[in-house]
Amino acid sequence: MSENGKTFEESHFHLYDFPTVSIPRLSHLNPDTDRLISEMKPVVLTDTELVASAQKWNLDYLEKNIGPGSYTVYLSNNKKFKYFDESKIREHNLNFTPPTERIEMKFWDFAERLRNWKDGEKRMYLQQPLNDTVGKNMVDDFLSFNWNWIARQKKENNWGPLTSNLLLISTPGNITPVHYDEQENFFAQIHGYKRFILFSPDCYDKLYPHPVWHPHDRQSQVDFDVPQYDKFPKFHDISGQEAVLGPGDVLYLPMYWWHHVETVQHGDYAVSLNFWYKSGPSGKITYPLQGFQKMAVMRNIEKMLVETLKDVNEVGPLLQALVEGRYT
Ligand SMILES: CC1(C)c2ccccc2-c2ccc(C[C@@H](CC(=O)O)C(=O)C(=O)O)cc21
Ligand SMILES: [Zn+2]
Repeated sequence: MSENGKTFEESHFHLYDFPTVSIPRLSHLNPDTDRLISEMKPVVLTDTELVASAQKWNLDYLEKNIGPGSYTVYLSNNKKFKYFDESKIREHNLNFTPPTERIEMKFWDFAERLRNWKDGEKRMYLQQPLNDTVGKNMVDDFLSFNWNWIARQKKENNWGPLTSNLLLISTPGNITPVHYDEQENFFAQIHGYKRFILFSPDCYDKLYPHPVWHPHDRQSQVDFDVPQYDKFPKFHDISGQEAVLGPGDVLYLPMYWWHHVETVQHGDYAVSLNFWYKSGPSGKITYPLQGFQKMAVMRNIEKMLVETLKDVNEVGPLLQALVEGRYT
């Protein structure tokens, strides 16, 4: 299978029960592109040249130029890298078993393990904010990013500051299970291929997120490989949008949009760099509220209840008492 002459095998994608449509792939010069971004709708931009200077960021180049520091690497015994917030484990002293292991490694060590990695071995996910410890060549590459274009996007959409550029290096077949983030994201694909499946914030009731106080806050409870329809009946009605990103592609991933990400199996390792922006002031609120705003409202209610009740186990019963027989 090829798209624009690129090589990946659709037959290698994980098959799921729900339907999807394609995310539009547009030139950054197409007026529809800026309209979709202004409407907080996902779009793949094929020619921004946003990180063109990073096209050479393969393992050898990174090993030579990234710097002597330690890098955060997650290890998983299966394909999934479900994010968890370590601070919430302590805060609510939950007996929570982390699904992945986090270790610090030198880059040469990670690169060596990745070169020798074989299917069946522990999968690895290097995830590290780019910082000023990188070598001079990478500083030059970074300065050569298309900052004009992205600065215009930030300005025109009234976003807040760039909070981080996360460098991501994943082994083939890695899955980042469906979750949402509270920041705007331009996701730049540098090496290898990644399949994104996106769901709008309106799918909140179909994806059954963990409670806000849970270490898996912002992640769905639904395992796409074994969806428990008895526990999560509305998941049956879900539909999404998907795209495969290859080198040079940039996905606009709007804040609060759910996303499942897989590094294409049996292919090459993947190198990506995301650009996370805080949202700007909300400006004039119009009604009815949009899906993402209702997600923020629900988050605030859960946080307030934990603050007020102190015991997280009291939040569910109180919400049930509030709703059952009165709003249902
Ligand atoms: C799974 C992993 C390594 C992780 C572990 C522990 C804490 C944080 C994270 C984290 C954060 C972002 C990504 C990149 C991307 C998903 C993808 O590309 O796989 C994504 O979700 C986004 O750009 O918003 C991946 C990860
Ligand atoms: Zn994310």
